[in-house]
Amino acid sequence: MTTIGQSFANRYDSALTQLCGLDVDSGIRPFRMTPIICTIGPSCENIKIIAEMIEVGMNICRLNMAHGTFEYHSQLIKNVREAMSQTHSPSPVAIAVELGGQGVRCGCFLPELGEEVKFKKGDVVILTNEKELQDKCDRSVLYINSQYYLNLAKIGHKIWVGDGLLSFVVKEKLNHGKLRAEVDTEGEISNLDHCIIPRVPPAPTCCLTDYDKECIKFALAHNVDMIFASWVWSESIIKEIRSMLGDKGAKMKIIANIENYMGVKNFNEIVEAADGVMVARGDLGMDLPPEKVFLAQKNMIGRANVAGKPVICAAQMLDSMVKNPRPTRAEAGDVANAILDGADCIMLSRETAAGRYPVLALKYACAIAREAEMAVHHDRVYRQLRASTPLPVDSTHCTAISAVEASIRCQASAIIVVTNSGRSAGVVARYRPPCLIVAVTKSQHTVKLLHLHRGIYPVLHDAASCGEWIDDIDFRINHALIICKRRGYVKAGDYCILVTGSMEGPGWTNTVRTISVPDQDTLTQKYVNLVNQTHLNQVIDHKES
Ligand SMILES: Nc1ncnc2c1ncn2[C@@H]1O[C@H](COP(=O)(O)OP(=O)(O)OP(=O)(O)O)[C@@H](O)[C@H]1O
Ligand SMILES: CC(=O)C(=O)O
Repeated sequence: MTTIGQSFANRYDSALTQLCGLDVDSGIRPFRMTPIICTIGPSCENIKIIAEMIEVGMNICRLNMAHGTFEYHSQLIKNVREAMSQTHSPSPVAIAVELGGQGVRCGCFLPELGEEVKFKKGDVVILTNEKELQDKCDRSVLYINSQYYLNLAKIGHKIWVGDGLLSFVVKEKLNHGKLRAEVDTEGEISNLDHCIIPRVPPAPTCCLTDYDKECIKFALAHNVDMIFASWVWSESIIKEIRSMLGDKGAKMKIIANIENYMGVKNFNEIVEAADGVMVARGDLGMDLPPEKVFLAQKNMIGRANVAGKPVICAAQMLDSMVKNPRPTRAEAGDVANAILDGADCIMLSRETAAGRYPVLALKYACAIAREAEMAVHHDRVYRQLRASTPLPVDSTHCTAISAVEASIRCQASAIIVVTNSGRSAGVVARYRPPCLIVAVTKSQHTVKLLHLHRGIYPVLHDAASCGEWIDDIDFRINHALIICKRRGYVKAGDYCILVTGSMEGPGWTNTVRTISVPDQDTLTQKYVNLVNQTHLNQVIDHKES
């Protein structure tokens, strides 16, 4: 008989014995715990493809403001919202705006050269900040958008370009701040590729650029859910963003993209200030040598887990799928290992934005995630995370720990959390229970924010309140149970853990109950007149992986 998941291996506490027990014949569960972020760009910009991606399982759409105009991104947001209204997912996808940040980029090539140009070892190129050459780069002249950076470059310095596939060596400092450089590692340069001199931050201080400020205004005007802040190497920029967001954007989450050595070094202060972090391996892999990137990845994921903040692993996850319909074994292993390391979310960049197979890349990311998360030894991870939490914990933590402990003891199929702000569900997720956390909320915004956390299935229940507060809680739990039962996430007779408050209002989450899932009729009967059955059926029928 096929075993679902790696429950056999996960009976063993020793890491080695667990590994020896992993089973390639294991079956998969009907749900996925790892949210997937997809960058939206030319390859997936139309409503039909976005809707397909929502059906397949995209949780967060990322708009990278370093590429495309405000008009283009405005249209993308419209398309995402239209696609969302065409699907009937109980978990509407979130939209994240990524600020361009202070990263140094090259210009664009003359149209006749195409968007990617090959350079050979020994090719000589003049690096310049002359604005008029911004869109007129060629094989001999490359525009670099920062004179500060060109001034800092010393003879003999290496400058890495793109994701670090090509490097120049600086040979001579010329008049007017230009550099004569020679290609050292041959490869391709694409329009707007990043340029990095290892260990040299792109600016004297880590702060918002004028363009970033315009992007924040854009994010506010379009009421998006989160900001991904590029090139964060100090907490000060997070504070700057928060102050710009003000009251209007107080609920927007700010994710700090760690893309350089200084960001890794200042990680503790950054993770404290931000709502989450991104291990942005693309640029990080130029500031650090490639053989050090896995150390930074594991270190930052571990520290984010201890801090209880969501962490995204990004860049080159399924890179070969930009051109091919199947990932390499190494890439599939890389996605799985990021999940085993403890990443909350996996992000696809070029694969979905500019690749040939955006939907297929997403399907592979979902499939790999589902296998990998079953191989996580949740019990051990939970014990380690619990031990790392300083005592005494507050009431929400105490309740979350009790719920996770209970879910492990009774092998529950789900922990159902009734939440308004999402905080209590986020705290349960930080202790990594082995089962799904079903977060039921009235707030569409909360649903979207909860997509940042591993293990949470956020369910929107925006039906009118039903009488007394306590009945209303029961109504919402029932709604979540109906959806989970119909989707096969729980079945009659399974244990579920319920996490609620004893009073209405934030900060009151303090109650853990264990229930055995009743059969469907007793569930629906009481509230049958309160829900729009057509809508409920559409929601239930919505399939996602
Ligand atoms: N809105 C867009 N319009 C055009 N191309 C895009 C867009 N978004 C992404 N791309 C393409 O997809 C590639 C990968 O996207 P990604 O978001 O990783 O950007 P990047 O510039 O490579 O790096 P970073 O993630 O550090 O900003 C980009 O280099 C670009 O070619
Ligand atoms: C995602 C990103 O910005 C990077 O990997 O560099």
